[in-house]
Amino acid sequence: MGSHDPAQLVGERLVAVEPTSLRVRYPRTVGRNARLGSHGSGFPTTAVTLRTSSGHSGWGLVEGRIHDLQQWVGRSVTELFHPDVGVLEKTAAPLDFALHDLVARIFEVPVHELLGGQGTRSVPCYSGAIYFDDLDPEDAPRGISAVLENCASDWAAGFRAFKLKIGRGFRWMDHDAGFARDIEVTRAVREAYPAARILVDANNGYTPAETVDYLRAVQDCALYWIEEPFHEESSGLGMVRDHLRESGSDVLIADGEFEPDEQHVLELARRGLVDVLLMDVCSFGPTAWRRLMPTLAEIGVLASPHAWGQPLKTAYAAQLAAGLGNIATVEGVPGSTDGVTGEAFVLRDGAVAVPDASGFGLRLTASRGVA
Ligand SMILES: O=C([O-])C(=O)C[C@H](O)[C@@H](O)C(=O)[O-]
Repeated sequence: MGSHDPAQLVGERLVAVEPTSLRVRYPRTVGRNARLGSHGSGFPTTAVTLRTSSGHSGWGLVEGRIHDLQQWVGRSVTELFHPDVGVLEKTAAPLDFALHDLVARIFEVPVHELLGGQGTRSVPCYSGAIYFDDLDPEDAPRGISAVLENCASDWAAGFRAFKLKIGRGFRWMDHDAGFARDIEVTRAVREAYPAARILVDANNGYTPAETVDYLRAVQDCALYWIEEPFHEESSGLGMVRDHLRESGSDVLIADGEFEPDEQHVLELARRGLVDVLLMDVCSFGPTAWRRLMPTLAEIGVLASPHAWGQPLKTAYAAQLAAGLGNIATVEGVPGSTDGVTGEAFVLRDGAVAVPDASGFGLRLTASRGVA
């Protein structure tokens, strides 16, 4: 038995499962990446609140379509959740965050404590919002100064690390001009922010050979990691690894975000071809991260649950970092969520402080109902 006795949950039965519409807002319009067009300035999202027979409640984000929430009404919490494991039934995965929040609140502990408290409560956090804004607006592109303005705004918000999107030549620019711009942007940000941690993400828009050429061209920029250079496959990653080794570089290879095949990326990690695994904090989920993290720690591979899209996902990733440990840094999504008070997660000097409040430490203030 773990330190949180499941017997304390006996008798807790779900009496209500309520969806709530929320809205994510970014502080600016977020542009294109290698594969996708503008990411806009916000979008609607959904949370679900669970209420139990003894008057406890917990809530969490649900991504994607939610089906038949009422099927959970009447189920006992112990059938669906174990404090040492997480969600017990695959079909209850959409309730993963809400159940973790609920159970942590019943135990009156923060989620990071429920998860084992193996990390620190001050979690390095990078801005994941530096897209191809140099290319917009299409009729009068703002150029590299737009990227530098975004870095300035995120630096002012407390970030000390930036993830730059690269891969402009995959879809949006002439191949060579796009590749040259990727290098120019990387250099410009490094020059303007000598103390910043810089990560880059090609969203699978490079080939293995281009990846090596890019890394060679920015060798003096001290990158922290290169993410998703191309869809993960062993021969290409082997080529990148050989280059890094031969050049004495300590740039990390981060992968496993896009449609991950867990066994495949784990095998690549075991073979030393991936240093940081990125499965999404929501679609992979806290229960899966709890299951996988001890293996990663054992084989010496780091994690950084992908959080792009929603500021709440950054908060969730930071809770996992504080709870499970072995998380190198978390992806920061600048902005806010209407209907949620999340300011307990203060970002200062490049690190997000994980609160000690019960559950995830987030308060849902929106009235229930789906628009
Ligand atoms: O690492 C990241 O944040 C991403 O790759 C996010 C992507 O840029 C974005 O298109 C997405 O996930 O919708």
